[in-house]
Amino acid sequence: MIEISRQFFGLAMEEKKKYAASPGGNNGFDCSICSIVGSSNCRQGGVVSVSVSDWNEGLALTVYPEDRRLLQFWPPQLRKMLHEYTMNSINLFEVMFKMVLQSLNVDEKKFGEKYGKNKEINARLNFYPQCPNPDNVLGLKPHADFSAITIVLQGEAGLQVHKDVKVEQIMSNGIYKSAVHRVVPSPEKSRVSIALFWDIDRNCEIGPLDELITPDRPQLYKMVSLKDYVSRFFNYYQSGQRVIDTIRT
Ligand SMILES: O=C(O)CCC(=O)C(=O)O
Ligand SMILES: [Fe+2]
Repeated sequence: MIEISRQFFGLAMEEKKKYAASPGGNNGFDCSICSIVGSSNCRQGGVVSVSVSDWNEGLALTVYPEDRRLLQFWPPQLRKMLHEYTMNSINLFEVMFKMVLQSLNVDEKKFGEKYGKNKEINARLNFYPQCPNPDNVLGLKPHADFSAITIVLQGEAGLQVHKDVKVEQIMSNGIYKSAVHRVVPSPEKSRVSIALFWDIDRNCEIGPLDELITPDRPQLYKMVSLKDYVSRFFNYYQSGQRVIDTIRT
């Protein structure tokens, strides 16, 4: 999977742009790096003072359920492998999620009835070219994903995780923490990673589960529409703030 992704990112930019995401779209190729290269060129060892853009190219794809795939964004050489990788991840996601619910003493059935419909897996293939002068730029700025669970396959080291666990902080009323993480580019070599995000139904309102609000642990977060939360997530990401801080009670 890493190798085949590396091949894709190794293609000429015109080729990759055939899969470009449309503005506001959540599937397709994007290139934050394109706005850096040219002005202050990290590749040539110049000082990059732009902290807004990431040293990153990415290909975002909804991979599950199959009928939500937008195949026009799927490079043909990736299709078979990404399909297999996705299908093999489902069981792991389910087991991990089950363990989380069990650890919280939450009734799996009740949870499934409320939030289990329209689950989605979204993939993001990341590419961080070699960056001779990485001091002023990050591969990805510090952020916490909005997925319930993320699985990251990394070809090379470079991911730095700030906090402990990686799961939905809001629904667990703060018991689980969404790990803040960032990616540091390497001056020696490029890096590829594949993130799979297990997302619950975007049409849901989410908030701390009733059974996790107690006198000892009062409600920490307000109820929010997940769709609204996700759309604000990206603006906050650019400014380095955390959207979760805006929904504290
Ligand atoms: O490249 C990585 O290791 C992490 C990627 C990541 O954090 C993301 O795509 O949200
Ligand atoms: Fe992330």
